[in-house]
Amino acid sequence: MSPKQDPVPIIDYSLLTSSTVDDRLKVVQDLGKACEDWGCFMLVNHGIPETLIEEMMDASNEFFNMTKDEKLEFEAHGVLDPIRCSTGFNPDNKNKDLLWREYLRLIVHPDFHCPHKPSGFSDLASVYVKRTRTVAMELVKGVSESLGFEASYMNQELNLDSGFQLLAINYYPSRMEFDGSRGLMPHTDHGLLTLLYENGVPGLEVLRDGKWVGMSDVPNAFAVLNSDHVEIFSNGKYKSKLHRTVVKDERTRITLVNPNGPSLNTIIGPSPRLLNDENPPHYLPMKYSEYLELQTKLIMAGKHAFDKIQLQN
Ligand SMILES: O=C(O)CCC(=O)C(=O)O
Ligand SMILES: [Fe+2]
Repeated sequence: MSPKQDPVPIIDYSLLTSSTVDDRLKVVQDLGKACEDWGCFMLVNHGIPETLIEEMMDASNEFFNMTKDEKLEFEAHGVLDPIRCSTGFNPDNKNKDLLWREYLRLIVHPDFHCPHKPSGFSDLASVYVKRTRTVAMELVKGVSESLGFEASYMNQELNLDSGFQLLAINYYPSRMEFDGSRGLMPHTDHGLLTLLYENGVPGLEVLRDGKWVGMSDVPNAFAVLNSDHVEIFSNGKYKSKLHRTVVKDERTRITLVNPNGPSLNTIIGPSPRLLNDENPPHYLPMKYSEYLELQTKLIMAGKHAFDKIQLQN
């Protein structure tokens, strides 16, 4: 019999925000352990109303069910376009015959962008992303403390007040609508932490000890993943989490995904406060906007941006 897989860590957000000093200390320790050991966790008691999330799922479904012509207005161009609607893994659809999904990617912070249809979508999305941003910023404070810094250190160093936040909505059509493979190739995300909420149709998997493990077992929870810049800033202590999506369920899968990064102008490298003779820098510093461009180019070539910035020492 193969040994049983240990469960994905669960972090209780309510302890991070409203608890005694001891509870906070414990949850910060748990958060650090989850980021170091797993690189991901499920976030429960996040305080974002289920009704708001359901409304977002319904509005997203409505968006993707508009006609092709209606969606054409929001078609993707460059990586920094504020509104990008496309299909497949790459903006240019190179992999569309490998794995299928449609997606809408919106820059929602520091400025908010959203399609003007369907009606009400933009207002709803603006409320939703404010709530997820608050949660993400609290988590970053916890991560900062777990690395031995003050809660506000990462916020200050990385200019998170004007941080770059995206809302990516992924739509994997039902088996009735689409007959091929639905999913997303293995990848890591840019930014510090990605928050992901799914509509009850499973599919997200993370690589753990060489095996793909499902992230869909905890109801009403966000999946939270370490992203590339938490790995860079922590000098490799909190590794960016490799993940993929495989949709086997017949139903339509919709996910609301928020990558949360530093401001576009921030040059981000390993925190100087973590470096010493025993811990030399493992990554080259790079401006966040340049990293985004580089990552897009390298993905097309089947490579990872770390191939260019990781130092062999
Ligand atoms: O939709 C999913 O299951 C995963 C989405 C994802 O990894 C992404 O948008 O970066
Ligand atoms: Fe991702």
